[in-house]
Amino acid sequence: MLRLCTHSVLPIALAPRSSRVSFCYFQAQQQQAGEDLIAWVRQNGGHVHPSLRLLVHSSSGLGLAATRPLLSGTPLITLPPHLPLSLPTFPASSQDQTLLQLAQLVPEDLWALKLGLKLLMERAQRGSFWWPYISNLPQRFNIPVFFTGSEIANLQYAPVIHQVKKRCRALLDLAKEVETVLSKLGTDQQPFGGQEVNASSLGWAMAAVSSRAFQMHNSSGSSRVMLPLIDMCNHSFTPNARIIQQEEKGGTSFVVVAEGNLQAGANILLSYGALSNDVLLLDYGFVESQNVHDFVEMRYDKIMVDAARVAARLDGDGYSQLAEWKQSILEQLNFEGVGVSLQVKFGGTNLVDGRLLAALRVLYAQDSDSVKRKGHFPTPITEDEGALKSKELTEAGTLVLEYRIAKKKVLVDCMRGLSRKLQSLERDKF
Ligand SMILES: C[S@@+](CC[C@H](N)C(=O)[O-])C[C@H]1O[C@@H](n2cnc3c(N)ncnc32)[C@H](O)[C@@H]1O
Repeated sequence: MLRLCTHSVLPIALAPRSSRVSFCYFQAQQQQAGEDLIAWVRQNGGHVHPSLRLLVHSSSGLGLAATRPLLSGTPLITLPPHLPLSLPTFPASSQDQTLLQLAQLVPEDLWALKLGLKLLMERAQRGSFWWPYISNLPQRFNIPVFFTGSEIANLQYAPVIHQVKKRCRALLDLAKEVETVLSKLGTDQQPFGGQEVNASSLGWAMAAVSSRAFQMHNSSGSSRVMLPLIDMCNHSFTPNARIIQQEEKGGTSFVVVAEGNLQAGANILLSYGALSNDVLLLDYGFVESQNVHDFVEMRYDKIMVDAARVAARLDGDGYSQLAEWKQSILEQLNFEGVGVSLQVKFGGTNLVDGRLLAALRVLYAQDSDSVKRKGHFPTPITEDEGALKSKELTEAGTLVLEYRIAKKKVLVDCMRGLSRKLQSLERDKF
């Protein structure tokens, strides 16, 4: 698989935040850079509560924390309308014009790159107003487009592997198109100061935006903006703060407000949304081990049916010797015959696809233990959990294992739920 080497991004920047290799050095360096960012927000008319500090966490990078107890409703950060970074609506210069022309080339799969191009443009400008913000962004992102071919294959989940490969291809294609456009422009029209923009720098910009941008809705529609400092808040499905948008004369301002009383030392956590682990992995580069919004999509087939039957501990007359009435019901459910639709979903709020549940009630059959061992995934959870303890793992390798363990846990939980449902339906028959 193609590898988008992040190091070639460097020439486009002055001194972006270091990678997280040497944690202590990084911590000290970041403390200072974080203070500079807070000072920049205050100098430019924003508010940062005096009890907020930027801290470095080993697992989630930089984050904001309260140094003293804070009451619910306390405004923690306020950004006036000129601090957020967004794509210009109207071109103010010939560089802006090129930027908007390039943004039109960005395909849907790479949505984050529209704003990413603006970020790259500011990153290439030495005197950029946003430099204190941009210099605090990570130099590299642990998202799958930067994984090696084997790391991508090790995700073991076909829909996400497909999406990663699609994004990689789209990035490479876009890089060529951008290069062609830039090669035809005069110096005064160059948005990136004449620097080379390749798949790697585009990948960096895409990751920076997909993992940090906020979706803003106002009277002129919806668009994405980058919110300096606010985007240092990490994610939780049980957040203790939220972002409020306020419309004012000069545009939209953003306020982060404490939701509930905060204790001293509390991390300030926002919810990034009800996101599956696929989105968290692809756009943010992390996964939640207990994610109620996660699901697994599978192709309905004999292995899967066996899996569900084993989980439900049901006996029956076997998939291979299907009675005529069963065949007919499976056709009505579109699992057999003309117009089949074989995709079924496990997880999410319904836990088990209703169509599948109906099919299994009809089918419950023969002996096999294939699911517990493997199902659609080539390795069992226990093996993945063992591999996760290895000291040799890279950052990407760790994320790959966390991802597939979480996916398999969704399946196990669903199989248990399915078992309970099927058994209670069987009991209700009598
Ligand atoms: C909006 S930024 C938050 C600030 C970020 N931690 C930093 O160092 O700049 C989002 C990124 O933070 C990290 N992150 C946020 N919440 C996390 C969580 N609950 N677990 C692990 N990583 C998390 C991920 O790398 C994600 O892409």
